[in-house]
Amino acid sequence: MAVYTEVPDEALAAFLAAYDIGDLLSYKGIAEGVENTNFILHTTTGSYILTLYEKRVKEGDLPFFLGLMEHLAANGLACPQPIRTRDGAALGRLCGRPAVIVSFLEGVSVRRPGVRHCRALGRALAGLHAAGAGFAMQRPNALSVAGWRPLFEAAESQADRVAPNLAARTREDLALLEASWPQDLPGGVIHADLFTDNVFFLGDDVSGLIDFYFACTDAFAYDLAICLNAWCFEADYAFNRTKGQAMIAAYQAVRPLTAREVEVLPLLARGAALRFMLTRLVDWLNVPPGALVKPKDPLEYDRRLAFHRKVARAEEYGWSPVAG
Ligand SMILES: Nc1ncnc2c1ncn2[C@@H]1O[C@H](COP(=O)(O)OP(=O)(O)O)[C@@H](O)[C@H]1O
Ligand SMILES: N[C@@H](CCOP(=O)(O)O)C(=O)O
Repeated sequence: MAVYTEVPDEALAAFLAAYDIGDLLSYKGIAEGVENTNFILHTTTGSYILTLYEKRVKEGDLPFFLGLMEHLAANGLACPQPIRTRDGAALGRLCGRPAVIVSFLEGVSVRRPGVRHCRALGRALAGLHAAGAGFAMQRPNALSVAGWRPLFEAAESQADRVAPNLAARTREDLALLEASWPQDLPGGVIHADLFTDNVFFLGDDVSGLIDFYFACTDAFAYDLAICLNAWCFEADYAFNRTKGQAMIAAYQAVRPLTAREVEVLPLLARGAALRFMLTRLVDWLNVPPGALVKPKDPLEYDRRLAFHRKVARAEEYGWSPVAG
Protein backbone atom coordinates (compact mmCIF):
# COMPACT_ATOMS: atom_id res chain seq x y z
CA MET A 1 0.00 0.00 0.00
CA ALA A 2 1.80 3.08 -1.18
CA VAL A 3 0.37 5.70 1.12
CA TYR A 4 3.31 6.54 3.37
CA THR A 5 2.08 9.96 4.46
CA GLU A 6 -1.41 10.44 5.90
CA VAL A 7 -3.00 13.70 4.80
CA PRO A 8 -5.64 15.22 7.13
CA ASP A 9 -8.75 16.64 5.37
CA GLU A 10 -8.01 20.20 6.54
CA ALA A 11 -4.41 20.10 5.25
CA LEU A 12 -5.64 18.87 1.86
CA ALA A 13 -8.32 21.57 1.68
CA ALA A 14 -5.75 24.28 2.44
CA PHE A 15 -3.38 22.87 -0.20
CA LEU A 16 -6.09 22.68 -2.87
CA ALA A 17 -7.22 26.25 -2.21
CA ALA A 18 -4.21 27.46 -4.23
CA TYR A 19 -5.42 25.65 -7.38
CA ASP A 20 -8.13 26.34 -9.92
CA ILE A 21 -9.32 22.74 -10.21
CA GLY A 22 -12.85 23.10 -8.84
CA ASP A 23 -14.33 21.78 -5.61
CA LEU A 24 -13.17 18.51 -4.13
CA LEU A 25 -15.85 15.80 -4.38
CA SER A 26 -13.87 12.82 -3.07
CA TYR A 27 -10.34 11.44 -2.78
CA LYS A 28 -8.64 8.22 -1.87
CA GLY A 29 -5.18 6.70 -1.48
CA ILE A 30 -3.82 4.57 -4.36
CA ALA A 31 -2.51 1.15 -3.38
CA GLU A 32 -0.29 0.63 -6.47
CA GLY A 33 3.21 2.04 -6.69
CA VAL A 34 6.17 1.74 -4.40
CA GLU A 35 8.09 5.00 -4.30
CA ASN A 36 5.69 7.81 -3.44
CA THR A 37 2.34 8.52 -1.80
CA ASN A 38 -0.42 8.92 -4.40
CA PHE A 39 -4.04 9.99 -4.06
CA ILE A 40 -6.73 10.21 -6.69
CA LEU A 41 -8.79 13.40 -6.41
CA HIS A 42 -12.23 13.83 -7.95
CA THR A 43 -13.29 17.46 -8.27
CA THR A 44 -16.05 19.33 -10.05
CA THR A 45 -13.66 19.76 -13.02
CA GLY A 46 -12.46 16.16 -13.32
CA SER A 47 -9.92 13.72 -11.85
CA TYR A 48 -6.34 14.42 -10.78
CA ILE A 49 -3.44 12.63 -9.14
CA LEU A 50 -1.86 14.14 -6.04
CA THR A 51 1.68 12.87 -5.38
CA LEU A 52 3.67 13.44 -2.20
CA TYR A 53 7.32 12.65 -2.88
CA GLU A 54 8.87 10.32 -0.35
CA LYS A 55 12.54 9.93 0.54
CA ARG A 56 13.81 8.14 -2.58
CA VAL A 57 13.03 11.01 -4.92
CA LYS A 58 15.61 13.79 -4.52
CA GLU A 59 13.95 17.17 -4.19
CA GLY A 60 16.65 18.71 -6.39
CA ASP A 61 15.54 16.42 -9.26
CA LEU A 62 11.90 17.52 -9.17
CA PRO A 63 12.32 20.56 -11.48
CA PHE A 64 13.75 18.14 -14.10
CA PHE A 65 10.88 15.65 -13.74
CA LEU A 66 8.12 18.28 -13.70
CA GLY A 67 9.69 20.31 -16.51
CA LEU A 68 10.07 17.13 -18.54
CA MET A 69 6.42 16.11 -18.13
CA GLU A 70 5.36 19.61 -19.20
CA HIS A 71 7.69 19.48 -22.22
CA LEU A 72 6.53 16.00 -23.29
CA ALA A 73 2.85 16.85 -22.88
CA ALA A 74 3.36 20.06 -24.85
CA ASN A 75 4.93 17.94 -27.61
CA GLY A 76 1.95 15.63 -27.88
CA LEU A 77 2.92 12.76 -25.58
CA ALA A 78 0.13 11.34 -23.40
CA CYS A 79 1.76 11.74 -19.99
CA PRO A 80 0.76 13.38 -16.70
CA GLN A 81 0.73 17.15 -16.97
CA PRO A 82 1.67 19.07 -13.81
CA ILE A 83 -1.11 21.44 -12.77
CA ARG A 84 0.03 24.89 -11.67
CA THR A 85 -1.42 26.94 -8.83
CA ARG A 86 -3.04 30.31 -9.56
CA ASP A 87 0.40 31.79 -8.72
CA GLY A 88 2.08 29.60 -11.34
CA ALA A 89 3.81 27.09 -9.06
CA ALA A 90 3.94 23.43 -10.13
CA LEU A 91 5.65 22.23 -6.95
CA GLY A 92 4.09 22.70 -3.52
CA ARG A 93 4.43 21.30 0.00
CA LEU A 94 1.94 19.18 1.89
CA CYS A 95 2.42 17.49 5.26
CA GLY A 96 6.14 18.27 5.14
CA ARG A 97 6.61 16.64 1.73
CA PRO A 98 7.14 18.12 -1.73
CA ALA A 99 3.81 17.64 -3.51
CA VAL A 100 2.31 18.08 -6.98
CA ILE A 101 -1.01 17.63 -8.70
CA VAL A 102 -0.93 16.11 -12.19
CA SER A 103 -3.61 15.33 -14.76
CA PHE A 104 -5.28 11.92 -14.55
CA LEU A 105 -4.75 9.53 -17.49
CA GLU A 106 -7.39 7.01 -18.53
CA GLY A 107 -6.43 3.42 -19.26
CA VAL A 108 -5.23 0.24 -17.61
CA SER A 109 -1.83 -1.41 -17.45
CA VAL A 110 -1.45 -5.00 -18.69
CA ARG A 111 0.11 -7.59 -16.45
CA ARG A 112 0.89 -10.11 -19.22
CA PRO A 113 1.58 -8.16 -22.40
CA GLY A 114 0.93 -9.82 -25.75
CA VAL A 115 2.62 -9.19 -29.08
CA ARG A 116 0.20 -6.34 -29.89
CA HIS A 117 1.06 -4.60 -26.61
CA CYS A 118 4.77 -4.94 -27.34
CA ARG A 119 4.20 -3.43 -30.77
CA ALA A 120 2.26 -0.50 -29.31
CA LEU A 121 4.93 -0.01 -26.66
CA GLY A 122 7.71 0.13 -29.27
CA ARG A 123 5.87 2.91 -31.10
CA ALA A 124 5.14 4.79 -27.86
CA LEU A 125 8.78 4.56 -26.73
CA ALA A 126 10.02 6.03 -30.00
CA GLY A 127 7.35 8.73 -29.65
CA LEU A 128 8.68 9.56 -26.20
CA HIS A 129 12.25 9.81 -27.49
CA ALA A 130 11.09 12.13 -30.27
CA ALA A 131 8.96 14.26 -27.92
CA GLY A 132 11.96 14.75 -25.59
CA ALA A 133 13.91 16.58 -28.32
CA GLY A 134 14.58 20.18 -27.39
CA PHE A 135 14.13 19.70 -23.65
CA ALA A 136 16.79 21.97 -22.24
CA MET A 137 17.52 20.30 -18.89
CA GLN A 138 19.92 17.39 -18.39
CA ARG A 139 19.93 14.70 -15.72
CA PRO A 140 22.75 12.15 -15.88
CA ASN A 141 21.60 8.57 -15.33
CA ALA A 142 22.71 7.73 -11.77
CA LEU A 143 21.77 4.10 -12.44
CA SER A 144 23.93 3.58 -15.51
CA VAL A 145 27.16 1.58 -15.57
CA ALA A 146 29.07 3.84 -13.13
CA GLY A 147 26.31 3.41 -10.56
CA TRP A 148 26.28 -0.40 -10.61
CA ARG A 149 29.52 -1.15 -8.73
CA PRO A 150 28.47 0.76 -5.56
CA LEU A 151 25.19 -1.19 -5.61
CA PHE A 152 27.06 -4.47 -6.06
CA GLU A 153 29.47 -3.64 -3.24
CA ALA A 154 26.54 -2.87 -0.94
CA ALA A 155 25.08 -6.33 -1.63
CA GLU A 156 28.10 -8.51 -2.44
CA SER A 157 28.70 -10.12 0.97
CA GLN A 158 25.02 -11.12 1.30
CA ALA A 159 24.26 -12.02 -2.32
CA ASP A 160 24.85 -15.76 -2.00
CA ARG A 161 22.15 -15.88 0.68
CA VAL A 162 19.70 -15.02 -2.11
CA ALA A 163 20.99 -17.58 -4.68
CA PRO A 164 24.09 -19.81 -4.82
CA ASN A 165 27.03 -18.11 -6.59
CA LEU A 166 25.04 -14.96 -7.29
CA ALA A 167 27.97 -12.79 -6.15
CA ALA A 168 30.46 -14.49 -8.50
CA ARG A 169 28.34 -14.34 -11.64
CA THR A 170 27.29 -10.76 -10.93
CA ARG A 171 30.95 -9.80 -10.41
CA GLU A 172 31.78 -11.22 -13.85
CA ASP A 173 28.87 -9.47 -15.57
CA LEU A 174 29.82 -6.19 -13.96
CA ALA A 175 33.48 -6.42 -14.99
CA LEU A 176 32.53 -7.26 -18.58
CA LEU A 177 29.98 -4.47 -18.82
CA GLU A 178 32.30 -1.90 -17.25
CA ALA A 179 34.97 -2.80 -19.81
CA SER A 180 32.69 -2.66 -22.84
CA TRP A 181 29.81 -0.26 -22.09
CA PRO A 182 29.26 1.91 -25.18
CA GLN A 183 29.54 5.67 -24.68
CA ASP A 184 28.98 6.73 -28.29
CA LEU A 185 25.26 6.10 -28.85
CA PRO A 186 22.56 8.57 -29.89
CA GLY A 187 20.72 9.79 -26.83
CA GLY A 188 18.47 12.30 -25.15
CA VAL A 189 15.62 12.00 -22.70
CA ILE A 190 14.85 8.40 -21.72
CA HIS A 191 12.18 7.06 -19.35
CA ALA A 192 14.48 4.37 -17.89
CA ASP A 193 11.69 2.47 -16.06
CA LEU A 194 9.05 1.80 -18.71
CA PHE A 195 7.74 -1.40 -17.15
CA THR A 196 4.21 -2.63 -17.78
CA ASP A 197 2.87 -0.89 -14.65
CA ASN A 198 3.91 2.47 -16.09
CA VAL A 199 2.06 2.13 -19.41
CA PHE A 200 -1.70 2.51 -19.77
CA PHE A 201 -3.73 1.00 -22.60
CA LEU A 202 -7.19 1.64 -23.98
CA GLY A 203 -7.85 -1.44 -26.09
CA ASP A 204 -4.69 -2.15 -28.08
CA ASP A 205 -3.46 1.44 -28.02
CA VAL A 206 -1.16 3.08 -25.51
CA SER A 207 -3.22 5.78 -23.78
CA GLY A 208 -0.55 7.12 -21.44
CA LEU A 209 2.92 6.77 -19.92
CA ILE A 210 3.47 7.55 -16.24
CA ASP A 211 6.12 7.52 -13.51
CA PHE A 212 8.92 9.67 -14.91
CA TYR A 213 10.92 9.57 -11.68
CA PHE A 214 13.86 7.64 -13.15
CA ALA A 215 13.85 9.69 -16.36
CA CYS A 216 17.28 10.98 -17.34
CA THR A 217 19.60 11.80 -20.22
CA ASP A 218 21.04 8.61 -21.67
CA ALA A 219 21.23 6.38 -24.78
CA PHE A 220 17.88 5.81 -26.53
CA ALA A 221 18.74 2.17 -27.28
CA TYR A 222 19.29 1.55 -23.56
CA ASP A 223 15.63 2.51 -22.98
CA LEU A 224 14.64 -0.01 -25.67
CA ALA A 225 16.83 -2.62 -23.94
CA ILE A 226 15.02 -1.95 -20.63
CA CYS A 227 11.69 -2.51 -22.38
CA LEU A 228 12.85 -5.74 -24.06
CA ASN A 229 13.67 -7.01 -20.56
CA ALA A 230 10.44 -5.86 -18.95
CA TRP A 231 7.99 -6.82 -21.72
CA CYS A 232 9.33 -9.71 -23.80
CA PHE A 233 10.18 -12.49 -21.33
CA GLU A 234 7.63 -15.19 -20.55
CA ALA A 235 6.82 -16.42 -17.04
CA ASP A 236 9.38 -19.23 -17.48
CA TYR A 237 12.07 -16.64 -18.40
CA ALA A 238 12.18 -17.67 -22.05
CA PHE A 239 12.68 -14.64 -24.28
CA ASN A 240 9.78 -14.29 -26.74
CA ARG A 241 11.42 -13.27 -30.00
CA THR A 242 8.07 -12.53 -31.65
CA LYS A 243 7.37 -9.91 -28.98
CA GLY A 244 10.88 -8.50 -29.35
CA GLN A 245 10.46 -8.36 -33.13
CA ALA A 246 7.14 -6.50 -32.80
CA MET A 247 8.59 -4.00 -30.31
CA ILE A 248 11.81 -3.30 -32.23
CA ALA A 249 10.07 -3.04 -35.63
CA ALA A 250 7.47 -0.61 -34.26
CA TYR A 251 10.22 1.47 -32.62
CA GLN A 252 12.20 1.51 -35.88
CA ALA A 253 9.19 2.61 -37.89
CA VAL A 254 9.55 5.92 -36.00
CA ARG A 255 13.30 6.01 -35.29
CA PRO A 256 15.53 3.50 -37.10
CA LEU A 257 18.39 2.14 -34.99
CA THR A 258 21.93 2.92 -36.14
CA ALA A 259 24.31 0.09 -37.05
CA ARG A 260 26.20 0.76 -33.81
CA GLU A 261 23.01 0.51 -31.72
CA VAL A 262 22.19 -2.81 -33.38
CA GLU A 263 25.72 -4.08 -32.74
CA VAL A 264 25.61 -3.32 -29.00
CA LEU A 265 21.97 -4.24 -28.31
CA PRO A 266 22.98 -7.51 -26.57
CA LEU A 267 25.30 -5.59 -24.23
CA LEU A 268 22.63 -3.00 -23.49
CA ALA A 269 20.05 -5.69 -22.72
CA ARG A 270 22.49 -7.41 -20.40
CA GLY A 271 23.32 -4.13 -18.66
CA ALA A 272 19.66 -3.26 -18.26
CA ALA A 273 18.99 -6.63 -16.62
CA LEU A 274 21.98 -6.14 -14.32
CA ARG A 275 20.73 -2.68 -13.31
CA PHE A 276 17.33 -4.01 -12.18
CA MET A 277 18.85 -7.11 -10.57
CA LEU A 278 21.17 -4.91 -8.49
CA THR A 279 18.61 -2.35 -7.32
CA ARG A 280 16.21 -5.17 -6.44
CA LEU A 281 18.97 -7.09 -4.65
CA VAL A 282 19.91 -4.10 -2.49
CA ASP A 283 16.23 -3.53 -1.65
CA TRP A 284 15.70 -7.25 -0.97
CA LEU A 285 18.57 -7.31 1.51
CA ASN A 286 17.52 -4.08 3.23
CA VAL A 287 13.79 -4.34 3.89
CA PRO A 288 13.08 -1.81 6.65
CA PRO A 289 11.25 -3.21 9.69
CA GLY A 290 7.48 -2.76 9.28
CA ALA A 291 7.81 -2.08 5.52
CA LEU A 292 4.47 -1.80 3.75
CA VAL A 293 5.71 -2.79 0.31
CA LYS A 294 7.07 -6.23 -0.57
CA PRO A 295 10.45 -5.93 -2.33
CA LYS A 296 10.63 -7.12 -5.94
CA ASP A 297 12.47 -10.37 -6.63
CA PRO A 298 16.06 -9.83 -7.86
CA LEU A 299 16.21 -13.38 -9.22
CA GLU A 300 13.70 -12.52 -11.95
CA TYR A 301 16.53 -10.43 -13.43
CA ASP A 302 19.26 -12.95 -12.57
CA ARG A 303 17.30 -15.38 -14.78
CA ARG A 304 17.08 -12.86 -17.59
CA LEU A 305 20.84 -12.35 -17.28
CA ALA A 306 21.33 -16.09 -17.87
CA PHE A 307 19.62 -15.59 -21.25
CA HIS A 308 21.53 -12.41 -22.16
CA ARG A 309 24.91 -14.04 -21.44
CA LYS A 310 24.34 -16.42 -24.34
CA VAL A 311 23.19 -13.78 -26.84
CA ALA A 312 25.70 -12.56 -29.42
CA ARG A 313 23.57 -10.71 -31.96
CA ALA A 314 20.58 -8.35 -32.03
CA GLU A 315 18.72 -10.86 -34.22
CA GLU A 316 18.22 -13.00 -31.11
CA TYR A 317 16.06 -10.20 -29.67
CA GLY A 318 14.00 -10.03 -32.85
CA TRP A 319 15.87 -7.33 -34.74
CA SER A 320 15.90 -8.08 -38.45
CA PRO A 321 17.78 -6.30 -41.26
CA VAL A 322 14.72 -6.51 -43.50
CA ALA A 323 11.78 -5.69 -41.24
CA GLY A 324 13.90 -3.49 -38.93
N1 LIG B 1 -1.42 10.46 -14.07
C1 LIG B 1 -2.00 9.35 -13.64
N2 LIG B 1 -3.21 8.98 -14.12
C2 LIG B 1 -3.85 7.87 -13.67
N3 LIG B 1 -3.34 7.07 -12.71
C3 LIG B 1 -2.14 7.36 -12.18
C4 LIG B 1 -1.39 8.50 -12.63
N4 LIG B 1 -0.24 8.55 -11.93
C5 LIG B 1 -0.25 7.49 -11.09
N5 LIG B 1 -1.38 6.78 -11.24
C6 LIG B 1 -1.76 5.57 -10.48
O1 LIG B 1 -0.96 5.52 -9.33
C7 LIG B 1 -0.17 4.31 -9.31
C8 LIG B 1 1.20 4.57 -8.75
O2 LIG B 1 1.88 5.55 -9.55
P1 LIG B 1 3.45 5.50 -9.76
O3 LIG B 1 3.86 6.80 -10.36
O4 LIG B 1 3.85 4.24 -10.46
O5 LIG B 1 3.93 5.43 -8.24
P2 LIG B 1 5.37 5.14 -7.64
O6 LIG B 1 6.28 6.18 -8.23
O7 LIG B 1 5.13 5.28 -6.20
O8 LIG B 1 5.76 3.74 -8.06
C9 LIG B 1 -0.17 3.83 -10.74
O9 LIG B 1 -0.04 2.44 -10.84
C10 LIG B 1 -1.55 4.30 -11.24
O10 LIG B 1 -2.53 3.37 -10.84
N1 LIG C 1 10.47 -1.09 -12.18
C1 LIG C 1 11.40 -1.33 -11.11
C2 LIG C 1 10.97 -0.77 -9.80
C3 LIG C 1 10.42 0.65 -9.82
O1 LIG C 1 9.05 0.59 -9.52
P1 LIG C 1 7.95 1.64 -10.05
O2 LIG C 1 6.67 1.25 -9.35
O3 LIG C 1 8.46 3.01 -9.65
O4 LIG C 1 7.84 1.46 -11.55
C4 LIG C 1 11.62 -2.86 -10.94
O5 LIG C 1 10.77 -3.61 -11.42
O6 LIG C 1 12.61 -3.25 -10.31
